[in-house]
Amino acid sequence: MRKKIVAGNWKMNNDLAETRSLITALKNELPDTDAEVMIAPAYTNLYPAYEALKESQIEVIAQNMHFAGSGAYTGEVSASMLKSVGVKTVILGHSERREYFGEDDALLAKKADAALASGLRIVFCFGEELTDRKSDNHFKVVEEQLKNALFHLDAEAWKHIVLAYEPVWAIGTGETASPEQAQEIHKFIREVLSARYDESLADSISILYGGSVKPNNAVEIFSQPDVDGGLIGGASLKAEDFSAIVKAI
Ligand SMILES: O=C(CO)COP(=O)(O)O
Repeated sequence: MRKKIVAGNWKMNNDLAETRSLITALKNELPDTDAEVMIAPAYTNLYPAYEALKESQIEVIAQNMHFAGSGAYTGEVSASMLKSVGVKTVILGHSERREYFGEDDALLAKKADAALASGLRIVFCFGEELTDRKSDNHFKVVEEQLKNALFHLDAEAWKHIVLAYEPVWAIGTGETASPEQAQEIHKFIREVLSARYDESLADSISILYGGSVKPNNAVEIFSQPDVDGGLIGGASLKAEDFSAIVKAI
């Protein structure tokens, strides 16, 4: 059975006080669930979040990391630093990192190697832009993103990877991929994984959908057979909405 996961990517939102108050609200409002629930606060709030949630069902994860172990990389944070504040999982490849910080597949392959070598689990994001979707090139684009960043890994490494399909045109736009569009790509991803590895590996990987998931569309999206949960942006910043989305799984 694949793990069901709902993860909140807080992006560059919430200072320390806001982080604390959102965590308090989440502790009160989150329903009991068998799914894994994660939140990804900003670097500066990882440790207080970890301290506040270490006895809870919510895992605190990071939004990004550098590939190097240490050194002259001003402004960056390493895998071992994340681990030292209780982080066990890191998001890599988010489209905002790709778009605004020039992260490409080759860099993401290095980050994936570094995360896995440090024993971190990865939530790996990928997804096509609107032009790819319009020109019907989206299957090719997502396949290439996965191939270039992750297909050098052996099957063992995939035990520590969660995939998150996030079509760029659906992020923060209010425009959601239809449940059928999400299902179509998720199924395709399993076929690609099966061709590169095997069917049992393809079946074992949790594939999350991200892009304008809200309380009013989560049930429909999560009910698709190859959608194993969600990576939630805007709606993860409100305890009530995030809790409703967790309930939907
Ligand atoms: O980028 C996302 C999660 O990583 C999705 O963001 P929204 O839910 O705000 O569209």
